[in-house]
Amino acid sequence: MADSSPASFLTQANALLRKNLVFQKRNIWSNIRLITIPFFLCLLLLVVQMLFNTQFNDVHGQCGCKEKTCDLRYSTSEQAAFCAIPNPPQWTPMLQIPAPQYRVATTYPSHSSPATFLFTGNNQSLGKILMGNMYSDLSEFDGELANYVLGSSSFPAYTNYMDSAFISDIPIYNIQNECSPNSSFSILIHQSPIAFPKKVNCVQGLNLWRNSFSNVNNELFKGYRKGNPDEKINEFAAAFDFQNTNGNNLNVCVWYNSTYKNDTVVRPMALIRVPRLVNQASNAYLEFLKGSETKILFEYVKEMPKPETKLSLDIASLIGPLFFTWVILLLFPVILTTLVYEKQQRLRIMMKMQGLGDAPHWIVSYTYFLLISILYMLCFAIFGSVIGLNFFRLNDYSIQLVFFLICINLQISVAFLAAAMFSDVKTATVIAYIYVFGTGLLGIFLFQFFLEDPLFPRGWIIAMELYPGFSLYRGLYELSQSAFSGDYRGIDGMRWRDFENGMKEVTCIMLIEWLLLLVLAYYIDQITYSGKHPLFFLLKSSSKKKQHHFCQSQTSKVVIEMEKSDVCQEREKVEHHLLESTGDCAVLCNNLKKVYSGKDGNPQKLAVRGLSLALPQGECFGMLGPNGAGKTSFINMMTGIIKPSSGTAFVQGLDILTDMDRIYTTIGVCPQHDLLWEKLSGREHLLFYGRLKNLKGSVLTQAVEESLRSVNLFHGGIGDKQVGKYSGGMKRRLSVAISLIGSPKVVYMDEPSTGLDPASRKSLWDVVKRAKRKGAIILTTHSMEEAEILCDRIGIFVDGSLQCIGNPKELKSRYGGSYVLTMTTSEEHEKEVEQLVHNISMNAKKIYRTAGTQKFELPKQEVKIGEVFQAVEKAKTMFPVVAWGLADTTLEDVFIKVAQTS
Ligand SMILES: Nc1ncnc2c1ncn2[C@@H]1O[C@H](COP(=O)(O)OP(=O)(O)OP(=O)(O)O)[C@@H](O)[C@H]1O
Repeated sequence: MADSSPASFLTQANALLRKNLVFQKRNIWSNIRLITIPFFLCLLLLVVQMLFNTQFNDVHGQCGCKEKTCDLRYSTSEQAAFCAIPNPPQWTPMLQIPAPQYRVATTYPSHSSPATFLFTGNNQSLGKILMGNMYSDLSEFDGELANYVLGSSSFPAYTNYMDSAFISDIPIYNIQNECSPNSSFSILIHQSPIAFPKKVNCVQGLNLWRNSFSNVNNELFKGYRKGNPDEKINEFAAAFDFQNTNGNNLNVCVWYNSTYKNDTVVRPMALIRVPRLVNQASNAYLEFLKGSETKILFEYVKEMPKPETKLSLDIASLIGPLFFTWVILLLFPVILTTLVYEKQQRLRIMMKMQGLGDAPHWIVSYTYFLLISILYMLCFAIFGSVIGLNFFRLNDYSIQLVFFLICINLQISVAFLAAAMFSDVKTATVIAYIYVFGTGLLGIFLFQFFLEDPLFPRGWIIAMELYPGFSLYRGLYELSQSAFSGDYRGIDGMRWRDFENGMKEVTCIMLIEWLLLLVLAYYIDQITYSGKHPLFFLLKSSSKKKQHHFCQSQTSKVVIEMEKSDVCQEREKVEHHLLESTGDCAVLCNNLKKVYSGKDGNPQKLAVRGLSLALPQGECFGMLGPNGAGKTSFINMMTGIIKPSSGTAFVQGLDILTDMDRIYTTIGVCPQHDLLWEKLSGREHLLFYGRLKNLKGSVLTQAVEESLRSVNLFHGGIGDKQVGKYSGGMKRRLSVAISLIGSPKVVYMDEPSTGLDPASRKSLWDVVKRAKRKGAIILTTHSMEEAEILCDRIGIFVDGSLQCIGNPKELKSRYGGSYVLTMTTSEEHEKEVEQLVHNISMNAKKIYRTAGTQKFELPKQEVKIGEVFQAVEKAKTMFPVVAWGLADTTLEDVFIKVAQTS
């Protein structure tokens, strides 16, 4: 026996999940294609990387080096960017002394060559020891000039220069006290000696950016200190920062030393940005150094290949953000189109009509998409790691996990929200792919160019990140940059301690957006799809109270205009039920109206004009009516697809205005158009809807088998074929079976036999007859035969209102007070036939004539059947009669009459 209680949340969730999994299984090839996209893109990245490596990074002259060994020392400035250093040591030496031919001072023979010190800010002890050693043994430097570097948190380096004469005066505390320990590696290059001020200050917060090298040169050589014309620039220096830089750019701090009123001061002059494609010998450096008096620095820089750098460029991390954005966003169209498909095909409403609640639908759909996304991302990350992409290998896996989880959750929320705005799969697909590819490409333009520009307002960047696609891009960009610089410096990529600034900001934005958008999507779904009041969360439902109130306010206002007595009686019956609140009716409609608003200049359409109907349990009510009479509008109101304009109805005592969710657990619906999944079989449909109706185990299996048998879908394994392969009639039969599974209390069938062959129609009728015993049925049909066989009562509906109601016999006797005589002769005898009929009945009426066949209506009170037979026998002796017949009124005659006279 079926459990008559509504299915619990878990049962519904289980049903939906199983249906989704079967659906997914059917889509296995699409899924495999989907999963291959990240594989394909990862492979593409790998190929690009390998091509780059073989074409540019490898040794043996491929980079254009003149010697057999590819090395910076043998390359021209143009080739330098692609030349590798064989076997570079892991760490930069603290002290580098250029070979004599490269020393900066060679152009200034009067000065000895400089030395360069590189200090790490986090551990300065070694630097201090070295400096201490140096100062104590200056002879080692042979009186040469020395440079040293002090770190600062906001500037790459605090650089100064001193003459040997001042060395002993260097205050070590400048390193310790005045500068943040977070300094970076720096290299100092300078041209000429300057006097060293005893105390120098860090210059945090000073905006030193210059956007082009020509600005720097102009300022350097064409008079920088306009405000102080007396100030004379003696020399300048540049410090390169390798650590406190973002992305692909390298900060270069330019310093100058000037004399003003006999005071020599050292000041930072400009902070410029150069692309950091390879290392300190990159073209951009050279550009910076060329074309001016800085030429000498070029020589020096050439001597400064940083041994810590591997020259192999991690191209994959550089173009990764674009590829990875595409890979992740590709799930978006998949989720969106699945949701919109269910909406477009009205499968969602079908599931709802069969009892699937909003909560299980949301939770299961969300979890389902989440699981698919997690699986997809896992494949992506595992494959990326296996083929050795630094993006995955170098960044902390737990950071990736958290970031990707937030990304996919946000993506699912966005898809749910977007699904509320689309009702057509094609449009949704096009827009979704524009979003995917457009976001990736726009991301490059916006972030790659603006993110690194300190002049670009931070607020704009945050505003851009509010767009979910860009926040994803930014996060991937940060991870790629970490992987890139990790690879570049031979260290790890992003670790939790580096999880700050951009990455932290973007993760927080995505997290907050995910939660907000999820709530928003649910809210919009509730008011648009479930038709709830915009303030539904504040309103309490009290259907019982409403019902009572409704009776009092509405029944007294009912105006019955020119209604037929049977229709009036039905209305009174409804009022009686409402006043008594007996609750023994399966369906009770009270003055139900539907007005469609006029569109495109058309007037509004009154589709249902105040229908009152009381349907007892176990009755099959047939609703007949010409096309456009309003039958489907009525069923749609009863099944919650559209809202009534006024009036209401009660199903099993529950109000369709407020309790539709509970009503759904008691009804079955066979809609006018089949709402089925093409990929699922008939059996799978029935299993799904059977579970929603709380059928389980062997009862479910048995019910499904019986259903398939009853609608002739069992034999030949038809029930196990995908619905996409069914004929129109098979689909129709399946829709009927779905509406009846689980023995619902009230079943709506909108033209169930449309498109069925006679045999199928007969077996369908048997099914409906059996179902009648278990609950009430409302059926619309254009087949009078069907109505007569199945329906206990019939209502003829014309232009939105009920014209008559009663059982078929009553209607026929009420509206069919005549016999129909049909006679076929040759055309020349038509007049004689007419005369014959007039002799039988003076008031006979010709209702039809064609090619010798004529039909007459004979009033029953004027005609005796025996007389008709005698008259025909007599006529046969006078002229040939091909065929003749006398029939009582059919329901069809009644229908035509009612429809014509209304
Ligand atoms: N969404 C709508 N907007 C405007 N008018 C509509 C809408 N739906 C139906 N109508 C109009 O309302 C009237 C009733 O339509 P309905 O589909 O309910 O009739 P029906 O009796 O079911 O017809 P059929 O037997 O052809 O299915 C028709 O004139 C139809 O054009």
